[in-house]
Amino acid sequence: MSKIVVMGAGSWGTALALLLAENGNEVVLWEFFEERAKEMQKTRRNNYYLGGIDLPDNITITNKIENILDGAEYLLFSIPSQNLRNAIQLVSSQLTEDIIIINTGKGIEVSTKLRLSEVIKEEILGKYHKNIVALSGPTHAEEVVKKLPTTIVAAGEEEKAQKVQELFSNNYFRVYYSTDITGVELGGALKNCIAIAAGIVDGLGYGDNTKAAVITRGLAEISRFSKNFNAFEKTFSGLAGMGDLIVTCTSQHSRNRYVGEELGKGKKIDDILNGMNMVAEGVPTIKAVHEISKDKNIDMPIIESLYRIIYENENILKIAKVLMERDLKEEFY
Ligand SMILES: NC(=O)C1=CN([C@@H]2O[C@H](COP(=O)(O)OP(=O)(O)OC[C@H]3O[C@@H](n4cnc5c(N)ncnc54)[C@H](OP(=O)(O)O)[C@@H]3O)[C@@H](O)[C@H]2O)C=CC1
Ligand SMILES: O=C(CO)COP(=O)(O)O
Repeated sequence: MSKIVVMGAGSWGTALALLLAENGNEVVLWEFFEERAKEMQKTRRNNYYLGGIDLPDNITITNKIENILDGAEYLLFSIPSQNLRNAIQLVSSQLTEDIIIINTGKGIEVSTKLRLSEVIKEEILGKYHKNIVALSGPTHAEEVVKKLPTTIVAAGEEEKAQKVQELFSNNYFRVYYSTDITGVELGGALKNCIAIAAGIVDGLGYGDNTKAAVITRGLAEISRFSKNFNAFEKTFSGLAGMGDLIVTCTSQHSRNRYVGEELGKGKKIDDILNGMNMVAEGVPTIKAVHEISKDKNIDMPIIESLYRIIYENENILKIAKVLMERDLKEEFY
């Protein structure tokens, strides 16, 4: 039995806390808002993000940060990418070299263009950075709490990634490991952007051919982008690449796909985001990826189109036409 501190009691943090508790661990679930933490302590449920599920006794809910890491073997972050840095700052002084840091968020920090393990590394001043593991794959919280068979990949230094693999695995949650933290993080971050494009396809009422085109050409863009950062090519045919891309582009649970669907139906991005209580990471990540692709001269027509729709308020039908009428080229270039 290990003590695990989970920071972020949104849908994913709560689902993972439940899984770790079921695996027999002592879990401390830290919630950002004091009032919401109090409500969860009282009801023993997380009604705001994952209603209807009782939290077992081996999950302690808290909003307090003092001494939170005492006796902890693992610190897990499940925080929206643009807020992750603040959350690390709250606990970084308590870290010791024997604590493994697991990040489960998916995105790129817009202000710095850093991957999330790089944000963590910066905040812990490079100390213990070999302890950082990214956990990513096709894993909607709503299905994990129902114990539907799910697979995921833990990426980091081999020994640490394997420890995380052991920690989470059970008969409905199968964890693979990888040493390609860069590829696993980029796969998770960029698929959220492509899922917005897939949602637009749904919202416009286009067909399965179009959805398949977005997924396949989206994967080509993700691989092309990631090559610039020395990610392993094979990672993108794996769980954190194609696997997560498929689930996010097709799932009824996906918040990113939903944003795209509403855009496709003609709604304004601010109205869509204001109407959601959960994070859609693809929106800020499109901005970060667009800027990086311009800096590094990486051809990313889907990302470019999404940027123009979301950040420049361009007409979706006009953009779709431009995408289809580009110069013809070889499939793999
Ligand atoms: N949901 C899913 O199925 C999956 C999600 N992920 C990833 O996990 C990450 C978290 O997503 P998810 O749980 O779904 O998000 P939710 O929108 O469900 O919850 C977000 C959580 O982050 C907290 N939060 C918001 N702002 C801050 C802040 N400034 N500091 C600390 N905490 C903050 C929220 O607290 P509060 O409610 O108090 O505002 C809430 O607990 C994302 O990167 C997502 O891509 C990965 C795999 C699956
Ligand atoms: O990452 C996820 C599934 O693997 C969750 O995707 P959404 O944030 O689009 O719901």
